[in-house]
Amino acid sequence: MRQPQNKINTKDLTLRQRLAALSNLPAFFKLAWQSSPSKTLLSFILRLLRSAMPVALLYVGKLIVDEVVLLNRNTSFDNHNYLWQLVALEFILAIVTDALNRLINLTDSLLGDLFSNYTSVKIMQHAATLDLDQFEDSVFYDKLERARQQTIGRTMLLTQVMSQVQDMISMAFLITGLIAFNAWLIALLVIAILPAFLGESHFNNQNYALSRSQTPERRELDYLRYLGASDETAKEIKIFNLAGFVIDRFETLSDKFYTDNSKLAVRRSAWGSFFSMLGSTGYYAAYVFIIVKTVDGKLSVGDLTFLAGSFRQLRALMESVLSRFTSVSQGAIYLDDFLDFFKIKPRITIASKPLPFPNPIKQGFTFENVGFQYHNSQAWANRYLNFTLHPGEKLSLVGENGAGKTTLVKLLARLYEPTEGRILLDSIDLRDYAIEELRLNLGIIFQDYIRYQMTLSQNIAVGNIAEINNKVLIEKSAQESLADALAQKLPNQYDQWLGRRFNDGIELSGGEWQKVALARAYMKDAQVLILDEPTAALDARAEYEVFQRFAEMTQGKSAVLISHRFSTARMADRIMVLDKGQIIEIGTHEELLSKNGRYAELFYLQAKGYQ
Ligand SMILES: Nc1ncnc2c1ncn2[C@@H]1O[C@H](COP(=O)(O)OP(=O)(O)OP(=O)(O)O)[C@@H](O)[C@H]1O
Repeated sequence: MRQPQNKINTKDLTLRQRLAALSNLPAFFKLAWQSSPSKTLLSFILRLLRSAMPVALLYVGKLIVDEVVLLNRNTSFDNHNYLWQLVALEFILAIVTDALNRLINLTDSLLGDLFSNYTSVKIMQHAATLDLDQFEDSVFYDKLERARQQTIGRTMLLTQVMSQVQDMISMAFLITGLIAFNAWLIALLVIAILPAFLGESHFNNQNYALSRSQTPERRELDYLRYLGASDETAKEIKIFNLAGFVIDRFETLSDKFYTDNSKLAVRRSAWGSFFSMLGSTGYYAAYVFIIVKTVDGKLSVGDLTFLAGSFRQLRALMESVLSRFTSVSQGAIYLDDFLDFFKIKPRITIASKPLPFPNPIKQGFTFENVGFQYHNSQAWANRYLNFTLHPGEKLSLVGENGAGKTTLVKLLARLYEPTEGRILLDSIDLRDYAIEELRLNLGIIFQDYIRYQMTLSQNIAVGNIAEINNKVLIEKSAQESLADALAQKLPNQYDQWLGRRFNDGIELSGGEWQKVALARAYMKDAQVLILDEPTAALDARAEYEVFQRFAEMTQGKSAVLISHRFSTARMADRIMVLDKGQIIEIGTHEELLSKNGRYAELFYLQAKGYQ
């Protein structure tokens, strides 16, 4: 489990930073536009129309009141046409307002869905371009996690920013009306609301900092939730009786979360009530001012309703704009993580003018003094590697756990870049070839291959996804890896869903899964095949057969085999013995036995176990 990172000082976030975060909004709107230009435009137009409605309704209301008062005073004047026209107009405005609200909600929710899908796809697309070691870095991982988690937050932000613009335009209309009567009313309004805004902003800062500092723990909570209740973990949790341990850890963490969050929520609520009281005081002061002017005859009764209504609405709008500002700017700060994620570039060198990949390979892969350190480790996982994998050669890698066998293979596949030294292919630096071509020419099955919760046929086709519809090739690959016999036993054969997660899937045994994974290696005509402990879960007969076939299949091709079974390892042309990341012996089985070194020692040790 990764350790807590990215602690943020709660005082770090100032109003200036919030305002600065708003500069993320143009990039954000560009994304909204890309996800649906027509709906973004429609939403904007609808909101523009909607923003004029409050002042229009209030003004028509004022005209109605003034007309009623006039008709009341002059009872002789019995033409009520103008009054009914005004009432009809207000009725139409009310209906249009309601229709606009519904249309805005509809557009927002449709646009929100499109936007959320679009950004999720963008995250996946970008993640696919990044290097393996970037995924293994916890700072990066936290960033990815936050970018992914905030999909819903981002969709809400979109609606909030749009509503913000709408409310601000509504306010501009209302303020114009108020200023026409008395500018002081505006000053009173600002004084009443400013403290509430500053208070909101302060507490939102604290909320953001708290939730950001909790990211690693939240990930741990998710992990514990998965450990405690999932089909994949249930077996070990029961056998080791781990439920109590996992639940205790979950409770400790979630209690801490609750305490931290509730302290902040209580303080926020207390201050919020105080600030809201200030707001009400400001509103009533203005109300008294308008009433006095109306009683003095300086304003009409219609003016009174218009001004009081404008003031009330303006106050509500200003409060929501200000409090929304803090959540908009907070959302905009979260956008930093999202936009930063897209700024992360893969570190692995991409050849600008890649050379054509040799086919056939003539001289092979040469490691020249290659060394590699994992970025989070001082130790060398591989060092001073000097050897050539010749074309058509079968090379076995043996060595104790952690000797650096898998790392060597990952370097060959350019999942990592050597920390020192270089790898050549046909005397040219491997970095000068296109990475996709290299991977196309390598067929690799790792020991921790994925058990895809998909159909058998899809599970095999992942070895060469371009051939997903090539049933003949899929079945041929299955025959090579002995997975065909398994397919015949399954109710739906190649269309059988594997794993228990979906659609009446069937779970396979470890060895059966391994046969399925091995079939992936045969899906393409790769020049080099790499099998990292491919037979560990196979029974003795299956292992023998798999290797018979492997030898036939790989005739003329290079192959690298990683195995702890010496009966497998000795089938190779040469054997490389690794220890603490370095090559300590390399040669044929006979050469190494006669050398009487580490290989001979380990070989006889294992042979003795079988006697
Ligand atoms: N992602 C990683 N981050 C940091 N260190 C790693 C990582 N993967 C492996 N290592 C370290 O690198 C060293 C070599 O590991 P590697 O997986 O290459 O060994 P191996 O010979 O394949 O072992 P095994 O036989 O157990 O599969 C080990 O000390 C291991 O702890």
